[in-house]
Amino acid sequence: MTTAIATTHAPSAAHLYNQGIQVGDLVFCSGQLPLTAESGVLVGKDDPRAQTRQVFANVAAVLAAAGSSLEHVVKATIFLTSMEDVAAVNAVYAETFAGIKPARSCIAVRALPHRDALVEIEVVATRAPGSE
Ligand SMILES: C=C(N)C(=O)O
Repeated sequence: MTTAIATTHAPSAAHLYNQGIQVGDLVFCSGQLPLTAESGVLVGKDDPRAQTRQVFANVAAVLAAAGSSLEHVVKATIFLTSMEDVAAVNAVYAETFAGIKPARSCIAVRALPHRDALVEIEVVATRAPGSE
């Protein structure tokens, strides 16, 4: 069964897509930008570390709404507008995934769907054991 995941603790998907999709014990989290959940305002202009922290807060909120968490991420895809930011993003990434590191891809793109966003991250996770 496919279930749409929706939470007010992550930025709105603007009716274009779902914040996440759950299929069985897998959760597919849409790419998250460094925007606040409440007002969709960008956090950390020109600061890739601050942006990455906000992105992971949003990813964590979507996963939580699906009965999962960052500990259950099995694949992450990182989109950067500049590979010059990769070290800063990696620093936050390494703090976030302190245990077994998920499989990962990291890609430089020309632009992201917010003018000042430097990073977007999407993940696939398993659901926490015992989640309903
Ligand atoms: C931010 C997105 N995930 C999008 O525009 O698809």
